[in-house]
Formats: sequence, C-alpha cells, structure tokens
Amino acid sequence: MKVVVAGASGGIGQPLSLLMKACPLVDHLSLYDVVNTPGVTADLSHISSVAKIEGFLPKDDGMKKAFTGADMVVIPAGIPRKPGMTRDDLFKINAGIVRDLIKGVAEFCPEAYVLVISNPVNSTVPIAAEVLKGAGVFNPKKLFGVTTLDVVRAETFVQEYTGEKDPSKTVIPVIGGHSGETIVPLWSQAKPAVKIPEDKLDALTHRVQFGGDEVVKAKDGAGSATLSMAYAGFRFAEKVIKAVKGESGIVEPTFVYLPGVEGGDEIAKETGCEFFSVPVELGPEGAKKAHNIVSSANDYEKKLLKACYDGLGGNISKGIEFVKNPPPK
Ligand SMILES: NC(=O)c1ccc[n+]([C@@H]2O[C@H](COP(=O)([O-])OP(=O)(O)OC[C@H]3O[C@@H](n4cnc5c(N)ncnc54)[C@H](O)[C@@H]3O)[C@@H](O)[C@H]2O)c1
Ligand SMILES: O=C(O)C[C@H](O)C(=O)O
Repeated sequence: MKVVVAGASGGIGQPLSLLMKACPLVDHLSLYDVVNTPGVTADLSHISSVAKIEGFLPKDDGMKKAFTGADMVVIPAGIPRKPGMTRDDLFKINAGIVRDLIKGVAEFCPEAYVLVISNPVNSTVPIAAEVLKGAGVFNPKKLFGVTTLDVVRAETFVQEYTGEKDPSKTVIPVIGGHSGETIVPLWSQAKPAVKIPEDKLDALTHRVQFGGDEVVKAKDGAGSATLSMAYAGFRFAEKVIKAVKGESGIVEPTFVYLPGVEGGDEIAKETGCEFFSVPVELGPEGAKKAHNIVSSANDYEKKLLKACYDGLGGNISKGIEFVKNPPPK
C-alpha cells in the first residue's frame, strides 16, 4: 500500500503524514508539497515503523516520482480559511491546485483511490471528477470527498445527551456536503438511538454545521482545523485501506459521485445532487454501495435537507464549470 500525501508540509499534511507513517497498514509513504517536504520527510523517517518514506518537491519531476505506483492519494493541499471567509472564498486558489494535482493522478497513478480534503470540498470533488473524466480514467468508486470531520464533530458534540464514555461509539450519519447548511446530521438515525431535548436540537445541529468556524475563530488568523482534520482524514483513509485489504462491513459517510456507485442513482434522484455524502459501504473496489438514509430523515431533518440541496447544487456546478470552461489566466 503506497500512500501519497499531497500538501504534506501543511497544517493538516504534517500530522496526517505522522499518522500514516505510524500505521502498520502503510508500506510506503510518499510526501509531496511545493515546500518543506525534505524536512518533514527527514523528521518522520526516524520513526521505527514499517512504512518506507520518501519526500518530493515539484522540481526534478517530483510529482511523477511521488505519484507513480500510488495506491492512494490523500489531498490536503491548498489554503485554509481566515476569520470572515467562507469555504467558497477558497475556490479561487484551491480549485487550480486540486485540478493540477488530479491531472498528476490521472497521468501517474490513475488506479489510485483519491481522498480530497482541500476546500471547498463541495466543489473540489466535482473538479477532480471532471479532470479524471477528461483524461478518460474516472472511476467513481475510487473518488472520495473527506467529510469525516463532520461525523467526528457530531459524535463529540452529542455526547452530553448519550452518556457514552467513548463518543466514537455513537454512530451519527452526517450527510450532504461539507459547508454550513449543506452539512446535515441525521440525529434520528443515531445508533444507538439518542434522545436530544427538542429545545437543544437547533443549537446542536448548528454546532456541527458551523464547527469549522469555531476553530477558525479560535485560531484567529492562523488557519483552520488541522489536528482534528488529520485525525478524521486518517480515520477515513484507514477504513478505505482496511476495506481494500478485505475487511468487510465498513460503512462511513463520504462525498461521492452518486451515479457511479451502486444505490446512488436513487439518492441522486431524490436529492437532485450528483455529488452527495451518504454512508457508503467500502470494499476492495472502493465505494461498494451508497446507503439511502435520506428517505428515513424525519420532518426536522427534511427541512435541513431542503436547505442543503439548494446550496450544494450551486457548489457542484461551479466546480464542473471550472474544468469545462476554465477562467482566463
Ligand atoms: N475536508 C475537511 O473537512 C477539511 C478540514 C480542515 C481543512 N480543510 C482544508 O484543507 C486545506 C489545507 O488546510 P491546512 O490547514 O493544512 O493548510 P496549510 O496552508 O497549513 O497547508 C496546505 C499545504 O498545501 C501546500 N500546497 C499548496 N499548493 C500546493 C500544490 N500545488 N501542490 C502540493 N502542495 C501544495 C502548501 O505548501 C501547504 O504546505 C484547506 O483548503 C482547508 O480548508 C478541509
Ligand atoms: O472550516 C474550515 O474552513 C475547515 C474545515 O472545512 C472544517 O470543517 O474545519
């Protein structure tokens, strides 16, 4: 299992690379960034874990060397938010960064599982799909937008109503997209079931939808969530790797191209969105089956979903348009 982290020197990239280096399921870790990969690689290389590690900069065919033979490419490359910014404000810079990295995937490792962390995820994943389509190598089962941080937040914030000692033991499906109102926690589908007082529901939902803002505000200009994102990104990547290696029964919400995944057509029809995060069963081929829990939402959640569909559709079209009709340079 050769894993590439693209954007490896950044706030997410470094702790994510640390978790990958420590993971016994990873044989080969390849770090790629436009800066500082020699230092990050030298540092991590002293860890006595199984993964062989290499680091590359763009010079001397660095992307080709980093990506060739990769089984998985995880992408946290791009600028983060500052207070007052929306994720969509990152589009101008991050759209081009993701497009160019995905061109590298298409050329050097078209069979790889691709996990996109870079924001705005609602647009960067459609960008990735368009680039891969254009290169004739798009496999929707292998392209994932990482929305796990929303799931992790929901598990954490609901703990006060579950009484669970370990918050990760409560399964809360968080569906839709990854920004503000497009993030929809389906509390009614919690396992085990959880009773949230009615007067607390709005505040809890809002905290999950806008949890990213809490961190952006607290970091006060120094970026957005990095450590919790590295944890969440690793948690999702590890699940994909385990499924690829044959473990069955792994289901995790992730933002996928619905028409390309079994069960996805029905969800696309119901939501009106081609890209959507739903619990996806993972298998050796990647996304095995999309679970339609949209139809099980209660009335409160249906209202949230309506707002989600309205916002998400525009974000998706913006990403597709960026590749189909690139803006003048
Ligand atoms: N999906 C999520 O839930 C989630 C959560 C947190 C952050 N994010 C997003 O992740 C991205 C990264 O956040 P961060 O805090 O690590 O930012 P950061 O600025 O600390 O790190 C980004 C890294 O990307 C590198 N980079 C820039 N252009 C590159 C290119 N063309 N090729 C390779 N590397 C390149 C930079 O050199 C830097 O090291 C942001 O867009 C942020 O909004 C997503
Ligand atoms: O909020 C951000 O900009 C980063 C990330 O998407 C998050 O949810 O923390």
